[in-house]
Amino acid sequence: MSKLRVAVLGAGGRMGSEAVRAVENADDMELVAALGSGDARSALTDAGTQVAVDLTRPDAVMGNLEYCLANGVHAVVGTTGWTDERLTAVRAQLADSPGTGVLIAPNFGIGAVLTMRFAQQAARFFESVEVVELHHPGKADAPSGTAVRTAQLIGQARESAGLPAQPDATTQSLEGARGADVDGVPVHAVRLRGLVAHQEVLFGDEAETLTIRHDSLHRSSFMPGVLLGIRKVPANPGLTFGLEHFLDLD
Ligand SMILES: NC(=O)C1=CN([C@@H]2O[C@H](COP(=O)(O)OP(=O)(O)OC[C@H]3O[C@@H](n4cnc5c(N)ncnc54)[C@H](O)[C@@H]3O)[C@@H](O)[C@H]2O)C=CC1
Ligand SMILES: O=C(O)C1=N[C@H](C(=O)O)C[C@H](O)C1
Repeated sequence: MSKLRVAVLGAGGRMGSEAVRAVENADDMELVAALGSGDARSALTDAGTQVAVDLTRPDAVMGNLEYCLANGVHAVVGTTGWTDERLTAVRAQLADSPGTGVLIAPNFGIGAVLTMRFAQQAARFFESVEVVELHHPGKADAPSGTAVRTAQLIGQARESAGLPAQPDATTQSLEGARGADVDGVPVHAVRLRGLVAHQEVLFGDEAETLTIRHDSLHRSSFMPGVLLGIRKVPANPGLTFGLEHFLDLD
């Protein structure tokens, strides 16, 4: 069987270098290109790339995706910075490139995907909820894409259940003290040397609390998800948002 021809964008970065190693070690894949910030995107097509993995930066990912979709290259995207406007733009580009697949995964960690799912399930049972994400201090964006997605899923579940805004008597505070408001859910971002990627979802109700915590202790934790995405995306044209869609969770 012929091997999947895979390229990594952001290959010199923290995640990209780990992805290069994972693809090189996968029996069913061949690493055909490894691009850094100064490299021409034409290297992707020159190398006959079938699937490009984007692990760059929020300010670079849209241009990379545009190039991939214009050339029928499937994409697996871990880069953060996804707004509704950006997703709409990707869908519009995909409409002109039928047959091409894009997976955007806020988090490739299986435990992180399960954390989001469990939080979504728990949301309707608790009056209060807060999300705390904790990362290494080299991270460019705050809050994390995973925390934003988690809060959105919780917000949707609360709304579907008809829950009111959560109780909070704060009338006076320093700016930022109550975190960022994502769909009614406070999200707090910690940056600490020594950490990789961690998240806690705190739920509270009368006389009980529930904490769901996930820890990525090394970036190798993301690689089974990256490889799964590479294998699945060619057979899934259009936009898939979230690795859970490739995990048969239901
Ligand atoms: N979805 C997931 O599971 C995960 C996602 N991430 C996200 O992945 C992204 C990268 O994270 P890190 O590796 O920690 O960042 P990093 O800063 O270590 O690496 C980014 C790399 O991309 C390169 N780059 C910038 N523009 C480029 C371009 N146009 N073409 C090719 N390369 C380019 C930079 O030179 C750098 O080497 C971030 O958005 C981060 O939040 C990180 C970990 C897990
Ligand atoms: O930058 C990181 O490190 C991570 N970024 C992703 C995010 O913003 O959610 C995924 C994971 O948290 C690691």
